[in-house]
Amino acid sequence: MTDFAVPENTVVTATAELLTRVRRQTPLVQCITNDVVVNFTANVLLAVGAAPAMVDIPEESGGFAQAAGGVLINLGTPHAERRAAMEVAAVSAQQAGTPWVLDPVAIGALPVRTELAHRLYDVGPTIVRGNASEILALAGAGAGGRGVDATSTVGDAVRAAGEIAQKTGGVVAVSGPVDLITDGRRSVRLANGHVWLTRVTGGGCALGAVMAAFAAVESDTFAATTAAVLVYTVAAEQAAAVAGGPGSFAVAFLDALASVTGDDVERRARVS
Ligand SMILES: Nc1ncnc2c1ncn2[C@@H]1O[C@H](COP(=O)(O)OP(=O)(O)O)[C@@H](O)[C@H]1O
Ligand SMILES: Cc1ncsc1CCOP(=O)(O)O
Repeated sequence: MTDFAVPENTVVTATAELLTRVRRQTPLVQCITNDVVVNFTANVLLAVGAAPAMVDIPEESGGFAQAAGGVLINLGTPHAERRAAMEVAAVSAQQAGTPWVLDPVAIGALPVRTELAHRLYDVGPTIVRGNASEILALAGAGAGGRGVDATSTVGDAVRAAGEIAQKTGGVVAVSGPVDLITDGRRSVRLANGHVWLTRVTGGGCALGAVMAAFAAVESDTFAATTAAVLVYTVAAEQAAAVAGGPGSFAVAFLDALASVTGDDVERRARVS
């Protein structure tokens, strides 16, 4: 379980530095993700300053995971070939020391992806990202949500998140109106974001890719994950301020990811 909350100024200062690093280093992020969000995810990575590569066939995914800066494995539409690619990439990333993110989309009620998620969990993801229902299901404490949507709250998943972090030795990020990030020892709650992130498909999935980008440039995974969420959710607020609804929000969000600064994060961060 979590021990102590990290002070706000520590989190915000680290975020500005890591955002600069992502833009300078343009980390290569391998994405094995779902059919629904693949294009949006690539655009989000490009906008924030990273380099996406959707390398998702088993013959290529292992070798690429060794060379990439970070890897995203997202279980949204886990067709057979992609499932094989995920298993190869996870093991290869683990062996090479490449940080990798597991997003166990819609696990719980759906048997194939639930079993796959548990096998990947056993490999030891650097970051697990999901909504509260997915985190509860991965910890064996819940039956999943309503398809890709959560039916539990972030508060319900605090204990499960801590347990997963203890087991993997990595970080768990539970998304919702307030995001919770924990490594089982440190924890932080971030209250930035906008509800339109839930009205554009990929709002959660693309965040997993951004976490992989930040983890590629920072070995303190807790700091990297926190920075990714802050940059993403502050950009969402800036986008919402100029958009008229989910459609124009999606476009404005890409613009905001490209222009958001460390000062913007400092001004707007709501950390507890
Ligand atoms: N009601 C909300 N208000 C503001 N931001 C939200 C809200 N719900 C989710 N978000 C933001 O959207 C991101 C994606 O969350 P969510 O849609 O819950 O993920 P998922 O797609 O995995 O279900 C979160 O990280 C959070 O910052
Ligand atoms: C709709 C849908 N169905 C399977 S994966 C997927 C995308 C979900 O993306 P997000 O939860 O990030 O909006």
